[in-house]
Amino acid sequence: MAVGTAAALLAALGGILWLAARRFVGSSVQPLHQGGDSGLMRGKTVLITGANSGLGRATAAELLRLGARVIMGCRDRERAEEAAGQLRREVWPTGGPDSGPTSGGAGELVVKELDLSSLSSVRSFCLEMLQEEPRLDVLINNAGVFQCPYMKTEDGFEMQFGVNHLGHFLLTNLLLGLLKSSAPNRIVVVSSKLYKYGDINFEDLNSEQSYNKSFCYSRSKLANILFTRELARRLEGTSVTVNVLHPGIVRTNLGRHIHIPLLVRPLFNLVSWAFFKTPEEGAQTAVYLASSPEVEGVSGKYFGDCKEEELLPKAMDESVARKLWDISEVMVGILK
Ligand SMILES: NC(=O)C1=CN([C@@H]2O[C@H](COP(=O)(O)OP(=O)(O)OC[C@H]3O[C@@H](n4cnc5c(N)ncnc54)[C@H](OP(=O)(O)O)[C@@H]3O)[C@@H](O)[C@H]2O)C=CC1
Ligand SMILES: CC1=C(/C=C/C(C)=C/C=C/C(C)=C/C=O)C(C)(C)CCC1
Repeated sequence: MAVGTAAALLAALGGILWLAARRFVGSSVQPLHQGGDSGLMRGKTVLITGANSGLGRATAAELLRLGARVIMGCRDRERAEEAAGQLRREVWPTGGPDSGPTSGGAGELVVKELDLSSLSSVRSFCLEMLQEEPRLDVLINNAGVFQCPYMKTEDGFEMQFGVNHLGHFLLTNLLLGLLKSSAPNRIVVVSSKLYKYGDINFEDLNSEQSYNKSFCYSRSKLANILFTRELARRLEGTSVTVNVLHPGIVRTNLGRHIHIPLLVRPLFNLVSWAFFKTPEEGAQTAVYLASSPEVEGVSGKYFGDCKEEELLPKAMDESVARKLWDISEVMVGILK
């Protein structure tokens, strides 16, 4: 009995050490600013949706360190101001943008309200952008909802499709003029490998006939990829590029709608701490696509860990991409 208990304890200890070792082996993707690139984004304005949390927040931090002026497009001003305060303290520990050793003497952080579940909020946000911002160099469509219970947006769309795809569809279209006027510039779309389990079922885009939260998330992420490819096609011949990425599995607040029993939570936290990427690791591909000279002129591609990856045929289907674009135009009310 005593031998059995000792063996179990040893196994548990071994397991914890192994998990800790995995965590500290480190990411294969190095933060870009560590390579002496601290002014790479100086003079550039970047808009990041959902920048108050997780990947968006980590992307904002890294781009600020590279010298960018970052606009956080967030639905909750209080949460966004709190995150902005933390970011400023993190990136400029000694005070303002011009005094921190990591700042490169540039960078600025601005908060603007943007609720992607409301077309009128997207429209007001874009109007404010057009009135106040003389340029926009990079747009990062990052905000997302994951496997929420069945809910509808203000305009009656299924929430995951509405926020992850349609809200960003309208946002991008309304900002295209500003983007083009300050070209060359880039659009970066955050999708997920889970796109593989989705399909664009045109006959029930609002999931009124049936709702499966996993399928709807995957469908919205497949829509992100089809949108990127169709937009890249439409932008051929301009100096605006658009690429899409999957960040890997990252420890963020995205899983807020997943119910994990209280008793299992500590174990889940340990496993996610050991196996999931940190937001900083997960943000590297977005930062790379937003800033690296290596991807200048590259458009319509899918990336993971800062490398191009192959897509399943369903994510490259041009006729589905065109049909989705046309229907999305009608849904958000921008049909010319
Ligand atoms: N974490 C992961 O493992 C993976 C994440 N992704 C993708 O990464 C992106 C970022 O997610 P992640 O950082 O993980 O998750 P978080 O939940 O930490 O961040 C999501 C952000 O989106 C914002 N958001 C949600 N709904 C809206 C809305 N209606 N209007 C405006 N903003 C909104 C949230 O705002 P608020 O804080 O106010 O709720 C938050 O800022 C998502 O697109 C997600 O699909 C893809 C693959 C894996
Ligand atoms: C880390 C973590 C959680 C889970 C998050 C998960 C499982 C997110 C998965 C997201 C994926 C895989 C998205 C793909 O697009 C919980 C449940 C909030 C509990 C606390 C810690």
